[in-house]
Amino acid sequence: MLDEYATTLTFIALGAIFAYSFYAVLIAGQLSLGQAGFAALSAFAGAYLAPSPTDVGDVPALLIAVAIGMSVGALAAVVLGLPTMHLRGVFLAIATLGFAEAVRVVLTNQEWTGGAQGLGVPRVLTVGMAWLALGLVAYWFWRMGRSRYGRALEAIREDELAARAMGIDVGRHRLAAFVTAGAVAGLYGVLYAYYVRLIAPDDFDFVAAVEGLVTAVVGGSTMFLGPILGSGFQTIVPEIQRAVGVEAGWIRPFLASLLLLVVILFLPGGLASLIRRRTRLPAGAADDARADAGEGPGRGLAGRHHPAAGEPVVSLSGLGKEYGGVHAVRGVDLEIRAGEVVGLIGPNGAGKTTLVNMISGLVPPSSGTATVLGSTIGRTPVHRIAAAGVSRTFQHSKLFNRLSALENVLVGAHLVSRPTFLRRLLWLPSARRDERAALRQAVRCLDRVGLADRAAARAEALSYGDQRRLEIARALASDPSLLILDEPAAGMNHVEAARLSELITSLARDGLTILFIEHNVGMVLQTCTRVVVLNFGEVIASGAPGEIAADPAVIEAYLGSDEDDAGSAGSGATAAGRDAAPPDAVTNLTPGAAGTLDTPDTTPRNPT
Ligand SMILES: Nc1ncnc2c1ncn2[C@@H]1O[C@H](COP(=O)(O)OP(=O)(O)OP(=O)(O)O)[C@@H](O)[C@H]1O
Repeated sequence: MLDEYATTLTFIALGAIFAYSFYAVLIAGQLSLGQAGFAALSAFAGAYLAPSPTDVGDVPALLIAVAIGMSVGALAAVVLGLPTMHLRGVFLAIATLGFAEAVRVVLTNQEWTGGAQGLGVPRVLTVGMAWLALGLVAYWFWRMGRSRYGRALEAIREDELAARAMGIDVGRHRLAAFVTAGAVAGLYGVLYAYYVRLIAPDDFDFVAAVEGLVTAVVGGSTMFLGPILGSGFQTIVPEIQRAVGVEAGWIRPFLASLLLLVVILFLPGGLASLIRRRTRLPAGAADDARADAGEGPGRGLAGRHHPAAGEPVVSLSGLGKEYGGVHAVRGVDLEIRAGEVVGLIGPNGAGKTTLVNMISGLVPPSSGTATVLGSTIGRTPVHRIAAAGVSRTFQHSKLFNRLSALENVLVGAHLVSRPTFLRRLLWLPSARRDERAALRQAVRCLDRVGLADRAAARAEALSYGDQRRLEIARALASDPSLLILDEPAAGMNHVEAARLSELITSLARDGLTILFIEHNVGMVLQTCTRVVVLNFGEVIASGAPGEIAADPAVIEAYLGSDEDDAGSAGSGATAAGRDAAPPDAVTNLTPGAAGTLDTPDTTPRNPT
């Protein structure tokens, strides 16, 4: 009886360790089935290469096999990961499954593996050892969860593009997650081999891979306890059925599968979603942040170099972007200097978003040259441009929806906070200090946009206006030199838009250079030091707000001319954009006409 429990418990631990190898990549939004291949390679390599327990003793033999197996698993993940990490979703799953199947076929046809008959391995693993190994793996993922690295992986899962724009090197992070998966799958392979006595390549086939994945999904991939819950569920349900006498043929697998379906349907976040994530703000964090407000870039944060007022931040020369036959942007020459607040306006489809996407590195230009904070656009990856000091919000909110507002802003602070994961594993006080610094920075940014009291709320639960403000807080957290806002006031009422205008003005007073697209022209004219008007992808006017409001070309772009009404379609970008010019954009051409703007904020200088 005790033996039976020990077997069940050992299989729960082994199943959970295997599920952790799937969890390792699911937290970064990757779907891989290659773990079965990593486990197979590691199990056979470990069992074949490690010395016999009769020569060196049980534990040393197992430890040596584990070291070999984890190294083999990690190495195989590097070899497979390098060419496949650019694949997404089901394509990655198929490629990695192909690898696992290839490994199985090769191992089946080798003499040293015993072929289909399998390889005999002495049983060394005990239930205690299995749970100790599981404890260590769970500890790794627990400590990773709230580290800078763990948050970056979650951000990649939630929105890869936004994560890049926050300065996260997505390729490197995804590969690191994949290598972790390889090492953990390797650990599983070796422990399994030293428990079941006889391993065959078929133990690591497609079914095994799918079972591992299902266990991880059932457990949930948003909380580190997920794989343990998943494995417990998967192992115990059949045991309970057996105990209550549900044994007959198809009934047992049918009921087990039904239960699985119920969990997946009603708990899409897995069993772990039943456990509430702690998202409260640590006591005193808000006060700490306010107390720190005037202290420069913040203790424990990487200092940033900002260009001096008047230095060039953005230099565009003949910049153009063509989509098929559509000239979204053409021949734009523009220079933005440090300290300026530049408003980019123009009718729908004028090319504003395309232009700022090029400036922030998301879209490569088709022609012309551009330098932003010393980086050459088109040749520099998005995360490097972010690292140079460019931060942005998006036209359509790109928040990390399942993370709290605070966690969103902590991801925003990725570039200025220090890596903490390895130090967290060792509980070093310096990791705690750096975490507190990042936390203070995040709280300060939330406070700046008036969201400090919503820190614990999930991003997706916030109102539309709050989501837009949260995006600004997230963008501010990296202490940028250039802040790009794409229609930040969209969906805001006049009072909210007025507050936003105050915020932008106060950020500019702190020395931040701001480029923002906005359809509320009244707000733009009130807030900006310079306004640039785009129409059909070209700059038709650039100057002080007063000049722009009176510029006949600008008025015509918004109102259209008589000839246009007669049917001239224009050239370049869509002519429909002209028709779609929002009526309020026209009426707002006089500053202040839309939404009375309150007196600008006069709060003291704040580094965020
Ligand atoms: N990925 C794309 N593929 C094809 N055409 C595109 C793409 N992105 C933009 N365009 C086209 O380029 C033109 C400029 O679009 P863009 O979104 O930059 O304009 P916009 O001024 O930001 O408009 P809005 O104010 O409506 O956001 C439009 O004609 C648009 O249809």
